[in-house]
Amino acid sequence: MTSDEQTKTWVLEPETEYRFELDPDTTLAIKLIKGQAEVFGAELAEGVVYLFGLECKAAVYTWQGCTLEICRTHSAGRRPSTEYISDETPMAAYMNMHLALEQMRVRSLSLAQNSPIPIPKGSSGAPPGPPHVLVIGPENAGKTTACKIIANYAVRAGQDWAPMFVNVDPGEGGWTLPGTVSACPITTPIPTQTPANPLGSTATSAPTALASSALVPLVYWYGHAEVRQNPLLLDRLIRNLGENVTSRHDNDPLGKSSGIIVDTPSSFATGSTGPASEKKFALIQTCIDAFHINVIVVVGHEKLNVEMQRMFGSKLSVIKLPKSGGVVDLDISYRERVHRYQIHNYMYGTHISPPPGLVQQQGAPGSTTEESEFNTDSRLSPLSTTINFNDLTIYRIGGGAIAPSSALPIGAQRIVSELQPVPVDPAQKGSGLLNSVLALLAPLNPDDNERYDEEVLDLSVVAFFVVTAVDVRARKMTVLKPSPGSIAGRIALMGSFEWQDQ
Ligand SMILES: Nc1ncnc2c1ncn2[C@@H]1O[C@H](COP(=O)(O)OP(=O)(O)OP(=O)(O)O)[C@@H](O)[C@H]1O
Repeated sequence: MTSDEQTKTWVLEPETEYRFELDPDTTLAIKLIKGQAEVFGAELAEGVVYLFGLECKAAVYTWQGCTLEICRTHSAGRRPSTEYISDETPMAAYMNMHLALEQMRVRSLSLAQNSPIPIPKGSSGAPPGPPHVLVIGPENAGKTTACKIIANYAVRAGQDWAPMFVNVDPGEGGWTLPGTVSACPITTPIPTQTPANPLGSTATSAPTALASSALVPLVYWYGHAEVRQNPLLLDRLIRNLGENVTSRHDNDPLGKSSGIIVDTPSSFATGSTGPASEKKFALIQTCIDAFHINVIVVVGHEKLNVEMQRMFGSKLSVIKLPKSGGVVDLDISYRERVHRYQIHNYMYGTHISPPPGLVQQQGAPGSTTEESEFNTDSRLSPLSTTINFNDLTIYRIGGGAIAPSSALPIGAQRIVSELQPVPVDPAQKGSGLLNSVLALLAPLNPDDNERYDEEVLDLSVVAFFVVTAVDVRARKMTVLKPSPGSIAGRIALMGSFEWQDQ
């Protein structure tokens, strides 16, 4: 493939940002030559090359001004990706919010350590306790970006904070795959390099060499990208996450004071996606209860802000954040491509080829070794194994594609409950297993007395795999998985995601 390459130096004034939107097959390499710069709150180190790819859309912001060297390669024939500098950003508002949350953390930790500090002037309106922040807003408002920025600023504060980042947007992918809801304490800034890794890489998919520095998120498998596909199940999984996060914080005063940041899908705020009652904002209420939310942040939606003030303003803080003009409207086909990147990335790791010009430059006399400068290489080799049908117990939740209760005719009863685990027989025609993405669950409770019917709903995920072949005659199937552990005797959950290795 022929490629075109351009290197350019950009000088950014203080409080401006360089925005870029990459097309497919385009790689961007950014090196900070001078000054200070950050990508969604994660600081860039001077002289290090950062690579961006897989249609990444992001911005390099500078508080004090900086000089960037930017090299872009794209396949010949493609139009160049978008790039421009903007001096209109909402970063000052984000910083103010970070400072308010920081005060809550400091106050909460000092109370936990029995050394109350005088409450600074002007902070008397802040709710008590550590910040438990719920970020809501319409589609493409920049919610995930806002969560990343406030999490990264907390980590950078130098207080050893480890805010719990919770992703309840099953369309997003979090640390593993789309279709999940997950939580993970953040101890180092979350990088932004490709949408395949929106929140950084994890130990679940990382090779052993990387596992120590990689994140270990707690993951539940919802199995669908859309909230409306099974809001009751999502409600239950959010409550499970909440219980886990709370009990994890019980013995960790520093983690507890660091607080919680919950990123939500747009449908929580705009659609009526609630369980059974179908009440508007039902899943927002679920999050408030599950994570003991004391701050709601509404990104870029005046009316929603007013509604939240009216509904919750007497019990908790509702803060409005402006939407950044840089946020890109992501359409359905982009979102579907990103889902494929994420599953591919989970299996094969991330590799973005550095632009050839940069490699030569990095190898120049006086520079450090070229590969160590490129921070995006974590290639994995997944294994393809054949297992017997009997080796695995497979369920789907709610059985088949289900319509929400509200879509049923008045008075009609759902035959299979939305929360009922339905066994999937791989030998049955139309099982849908071929190319299906499955979640391997943690083992059932070894104590028979502790077992219950819907236990599989409450088990977290230990790994994912994809069924690549089904041989009904031989009663065998072939699966592709990123780690060598055996899956025999285990329970797996199916969802509606399919993936083919291309
Ligand atoms: N200042 C910016 N400059 C360039 N791109 C940006 C900027 N802020 C956000 N983006 C990009 O815009 C896209 C949408 O942002 P983001 O994912 O934060 O929105 P969201 O509200 O969480 O989306 P969703 O509709 O999926 O809930 C992302 O690709 C993000 O990286």
